[in-house]
Amino acid sequence: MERLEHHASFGGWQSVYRHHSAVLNCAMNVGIYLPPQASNQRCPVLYWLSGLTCTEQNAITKAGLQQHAAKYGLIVVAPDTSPRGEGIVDSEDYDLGMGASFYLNATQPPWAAHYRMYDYVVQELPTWVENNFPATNARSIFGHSMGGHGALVIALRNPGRYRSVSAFAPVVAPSKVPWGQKAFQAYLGDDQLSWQPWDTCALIQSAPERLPLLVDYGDADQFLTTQLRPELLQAACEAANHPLTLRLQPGYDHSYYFISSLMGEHIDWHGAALLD
Ligand SMILES: N[C@@H](CCC(=O)N[C@@H](CS)C(=O)NCC(=O)O)C(=O)O
Repeated sequence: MERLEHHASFGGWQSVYRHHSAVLNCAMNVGIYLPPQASNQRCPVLYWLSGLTCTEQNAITKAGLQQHAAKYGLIVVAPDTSPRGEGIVDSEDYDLGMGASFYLNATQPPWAAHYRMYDYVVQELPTWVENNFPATNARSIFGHSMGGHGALVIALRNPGRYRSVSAFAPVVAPSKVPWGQKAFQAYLGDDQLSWQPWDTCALIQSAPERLPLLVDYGDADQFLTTQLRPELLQAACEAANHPLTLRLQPGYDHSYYFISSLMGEHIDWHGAALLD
C-alpha cells in the first residue's frame, strides 16, 4: 500500500492510501481519518460511503467529519465509490459505471469482472483496515444518497456486523426509481427478483435484526420526490415495525452543505453505539 496524502486534522491525521483490491481487481484509494486517540490505543471504525460522481475526496474535504470523529475517538474510513482506472469498464453517464457502483456485486457482463463493491466494503476493506491501522473490530456505517443506500443495504444484510447505521438523503427504493432501475438493469439484469436483496425497502420486510435507522433528508433536496422517496422508507418501516428516526430538515438541499451541517448529530449517533 502507498500513502498519497497525510494532513494533521483536529489533533489526528487525515490520510489517503492506495491499496490493491483483489475483490475489485484494481487499485483503490481510501481516505483514513485517525483520531488523536489512535496514537496510543485501538479505536472503533466508522465507514462512510459517498454518492454518485464522488471519490474518497468528497467526504474528507467537505463533510466536516474530522472534528466530530476526534471528539469520540473514531477512525473514519471513506473509500472511493467504485473500481476505477485503466481497464475498468465505464459509461458516459454520471449514474452508471465509475463513481456509480451502487455498492452491489454485479452479475452481468461487462460489469461483473470489477464491480463488486459490496464484497469490498463488507469484507476486504475492513480486513485491510483492521490489519493495517490501530482499529478494533467495532464497526458502524453511514453514507450519502447512493452511499446511503449502500450503508443501509450493507447493515441490513449483515446482522451483528455493524453497531449502528445512518444515512443522509439515501436512495431507499432503488427498484422503483430511475437511478436504481438503470443501474440494477445494467449490473444485475432484467429479472427484478434479483434486485430485491439490494433494495432497502424490500430488505426491511424480513430483516433478521431490527437495527435502528437514523435518516435525514433536506426538504429542498432536488432529488427528493424523484429518486429518494423517503415516504417509501417510512411505509416499509411502519409495516415491519422497524425502528426509524426519519427527519426532514428545512431548507437543506442534496449537497455537502447539508451533510456537514448534520454530521455532528450523525457522529453522536455512531459514537454512542461504538463506545457503548
Ligand atoms: N451530477 C448529477 C448529480 C450528482 C450528485 O448530486 N452527486 C451527489 C451524490 S448523489 C454528490 O455528492 N456530488 C458530489 C458533491 O456534491 O461533492 C446531476 O447534476 O444531476
